[in-house]
Amino acid sequence: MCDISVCECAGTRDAGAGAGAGRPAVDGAEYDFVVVGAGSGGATVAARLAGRGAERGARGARVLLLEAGGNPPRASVVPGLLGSLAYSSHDWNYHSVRGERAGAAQRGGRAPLTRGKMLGGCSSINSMMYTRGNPEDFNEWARMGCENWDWDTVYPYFLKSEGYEGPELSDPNFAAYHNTEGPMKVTKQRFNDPNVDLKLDVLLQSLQEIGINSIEDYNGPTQFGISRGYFMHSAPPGVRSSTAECFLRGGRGGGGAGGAGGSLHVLKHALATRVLLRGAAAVGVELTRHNKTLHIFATKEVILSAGAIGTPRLLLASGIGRRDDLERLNVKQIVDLPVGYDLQDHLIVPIAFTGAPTSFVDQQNPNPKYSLDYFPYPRLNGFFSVSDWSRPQLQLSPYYFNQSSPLVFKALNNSLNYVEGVVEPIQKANADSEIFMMCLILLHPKSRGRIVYHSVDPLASPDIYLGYLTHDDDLSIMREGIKKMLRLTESRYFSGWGARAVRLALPTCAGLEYGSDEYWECYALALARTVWHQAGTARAGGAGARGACWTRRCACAGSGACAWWTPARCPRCPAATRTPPS
Ligand SMILES: Cc1cc2nc3c(=O)[nH]c(=O)nc-3n(C[C@H](O)[C@H](O)[C@H](O)COP(=O)(O)OP(=O)(O)OC[C@H]3O[C@@H](n4cnc5c(N)ncnc54)[C@H](O)[C@@H]3O)c2cc1C
Repeated sequence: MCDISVCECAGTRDAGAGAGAGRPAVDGAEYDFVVVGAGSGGATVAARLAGRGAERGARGARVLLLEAGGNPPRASVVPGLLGSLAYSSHDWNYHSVRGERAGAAQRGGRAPLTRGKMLGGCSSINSMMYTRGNPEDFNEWARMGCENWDWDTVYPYFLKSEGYEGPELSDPNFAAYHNTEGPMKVTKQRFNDPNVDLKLDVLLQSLQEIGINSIEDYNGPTQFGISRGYFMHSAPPGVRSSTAECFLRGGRGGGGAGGAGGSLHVLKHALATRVLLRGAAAVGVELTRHNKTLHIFATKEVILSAGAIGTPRLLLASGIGRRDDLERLNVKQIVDLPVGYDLQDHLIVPIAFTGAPTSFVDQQNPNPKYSLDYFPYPRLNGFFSVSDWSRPQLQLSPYYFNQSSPLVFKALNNSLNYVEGVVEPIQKANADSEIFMMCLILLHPKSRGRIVYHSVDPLASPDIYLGYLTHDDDLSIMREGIKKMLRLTESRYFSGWGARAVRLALPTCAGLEYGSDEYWECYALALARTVWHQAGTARAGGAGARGACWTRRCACAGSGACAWWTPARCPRCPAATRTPPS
């Protein structure tokens, strides 16, 4: 295995070095496919097209993969260093606009929107949670006109990518839903500390008492229920399974034989500036690299996978968008499509429980031995509904913090960017009591946001309106979810502990009766913030589908530009994290 800081391993060379098919990415170079963005979607599709992991004898294509960033640093691959690259030069450092209806408890009145800028994209910086989503989400996409996106068609691809590691595989019921051979390593979180395991077991039992069942596998026969979380990293020694690691490094790409004749050139520090159109057909990409402008051509397809913020900008810069938006950018309209609209995201609302100073299970107050090999916070993950809908409406991610844990500040201040009125009361409660923090994530938001671009410069920040909880149904689901969590205080362990929700200092809710429905709605509005799953801004749908940007196969209506499934194309949020479907 080559050194972590070097990505010019066999099969994954920088095109500038003239590797692979011997066609350096000089001005005017031609490939079968040009892929923009080496993130979750782009790195995967580029490696697959080039024939990595293909059946023996399959023919690979000549592929150029363009990436604005460079190699992921070492901190990216160590699971326990999660969060250390946010706000660095490996982050695009976007923010939402100030003063939206939701998010008053964000420091500075706006949410930082971290996006990875390196090989692997966000998969090199994300939280590594692995959830596939609900089969009905994908069947709904197919009904919306996205041909071949029904569950029966996509499920084999989830398996193809997965390389599960863990003792659960000895259970044939578990093994039936997992693959061990794929390049993306997935494992369940484990701690060597029996006290932490005990706390998580106690929590599972308490949730069972309020109707959320313990299940073995939420990526298995049912999503409803809760278990220990799955993460996209290998078993110890833990290495993050970013798409850079899985699909690019060392030419892995699925462990298959590799298609004959294929080549993958990876051009780092290459900033795509627009799609080259002939008429309305996409024929290539303009990019800048080391202050030089290059034009690279694709004989088959141009694939845009520059993320939910980067992809719409490239389309707009190329004349694909609404007239008003293009006029603002001084770009001539070529194709009229709703680009940058329909922004959807998963938002999170945490509610922390504290209790009597002496822990209800263990009075020794152990300091868990957090390992760099795993996702660093002890946590569970699961799904439930507050109505009789057949799909889960909320994801529940409970975190356990032992007494006086330094991770409370790290999570609430550094990672979630909350104001003092949120961080301080929870820290204070944690000074002499452990904390269970129940994080609720809205899975199928009806609220929509929008991105407004003021410049075609890929490095300029657009105005990002998240639009969280602007639809009343979203707010009701959150309120009912919080109320369900409050019922934990009636469960055997929590009541014995004298548990209560930590009361926060929320100026926007000051006049409301604490504990009323209005209060919890206000609470949800104040605390709502992103879990970084922006999607839908260049979304797919059948030809003519309302608001759809892409036609059913993948061609951008009338333009011939093509997008792999990336969250930008997602027609409706699935109950999934984002990297596995990408
Ligand atoms: C902090 C964080 C935590 C998350 N947690 C999870 C999680 O636990 N599990 C999960 O599954 N998902 C998680 N996600 C979401 C998931 O990682 C992203 O939704 C997914 O990676 C998006 O895939 P993508 O291919 O569309 O875009 P990205 O992965 O963002 O890739 C886009 C790539 O395009 C490049 N690019 C952009 N513009 C240009 C340009 N003009 N020229 C050249 N290159 C360009 C970018 O640098 C980037 O490398 C998280 C995301 C973040 C940020």
